Amino acid sequence: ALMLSRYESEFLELGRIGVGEFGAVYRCVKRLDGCMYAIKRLRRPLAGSANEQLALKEVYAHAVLGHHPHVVRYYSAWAEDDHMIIQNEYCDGGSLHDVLTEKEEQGEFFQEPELRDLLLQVSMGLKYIHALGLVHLDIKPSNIFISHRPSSSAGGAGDSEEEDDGHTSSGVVYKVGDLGHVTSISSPQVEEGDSRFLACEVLREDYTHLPKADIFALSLTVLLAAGAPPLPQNGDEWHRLRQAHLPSLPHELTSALRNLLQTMMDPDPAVRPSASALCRHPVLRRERAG
Ligand SMILES: Cn1cc(CCO)c2c3c(c(-c4ccccc4Cl)cc21)C(=O)NC3=O
Repeated sequence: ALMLSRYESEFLELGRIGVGEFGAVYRCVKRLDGCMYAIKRLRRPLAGSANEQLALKEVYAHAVLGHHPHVVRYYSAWAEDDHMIIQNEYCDGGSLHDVLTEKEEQGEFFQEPELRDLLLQVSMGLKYIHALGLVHLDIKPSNIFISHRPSSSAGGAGDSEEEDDGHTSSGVVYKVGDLGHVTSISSPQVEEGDSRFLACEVLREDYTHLPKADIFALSLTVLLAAGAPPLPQNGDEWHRLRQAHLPSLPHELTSALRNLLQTMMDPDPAVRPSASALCRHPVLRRERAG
C-alpha cells in the first residue's frame, strides 16, 4: 500500500521469534528510540467474535497491569491492515520452555537454588496480578520469559525495584507474559489455558478460588524445571497429578521445597498458599549476604 503502515514506519523487523494459530511474534527495533520490542501481529478477529474478545482482554489486562519487574511490560497496541498488533517488552533470554528444552538435551535440569529463585520471582509477578483483581490462567514454561539483567559492569543504574528483589547471584529475571487468558477474579470469563497445567476445580467450572489455579500451574511449572517428565494432557496420569502425587524427579528435592510444591498442587485450592504467602515463605526467602 502506498501509505506505510504504522508497524512498517515505526519499526524495523529483525526476525520472527514465534508463530502459532494466534499469529506471529517478531523481534523489532523501534526506529525512534533504538530499543528492541517483541511485537505480536495477528489477523484481526471477526468483529464481535470470541477471538476478538480474547484479543481485547489481553490488551485490557496489559493496560491495567502497568509496570512490574516480573510481568512482561506492555507499550502499545493498535489495529491496521486487518491486523491487531501488540508491542511488548522484549525479553532477551527466551522463554523458560526454551531453557528447559536446551537443558534437557544436555541431561541437565534446575538445581534447588534456581528452582527457589524461579518460584519466588514468578510468585512476585502473580502477587502483583492477583492484587489487581486479575488471574493469569495460562501459567506454564512457554509463557514465562527471561531477561538477563544488565551485567554490573554495564554500570547501568538497575531498576531499584529489580535491584531490591534481585539478590540472586544470577542475573536472570523471570517475567510472566502472554496475558491472553487473563480475566477478573470477581466476574470471571474463564477461557481455559493449557490442560496440562489446568487445576481440577477449573475444569469443573468452580471459579471460587481462581488465583489458586495460577498457584497450581506454577507448581507444575517448577516441577518441570526440576526435571519431571512431560505432563499428561488428560487420562489417569492427569488425575493422579491432581491427587497431589508429586511426579518422579531425577534428583531428590529437600523436604522443605518438596512439601511446599505438594501444598501448591493440593486438590483443595484453599490449602494451596497464595502468591503473597509464597513471597513471604521461609523456604523462598533470600537471606541477605553478610
Ligand atoms: C514467542 N516469543 C518469544 C519471545 C522472546 C523471548 O525471548 C516473546 C516475547 C513475547 C511474546 C508475546 C506473547 C503473547 C502476546 C504478545 C507477545 Cl509479544 C512472545 C514471545 C513478549 O511479550 N515479550 C517477549 O519477549
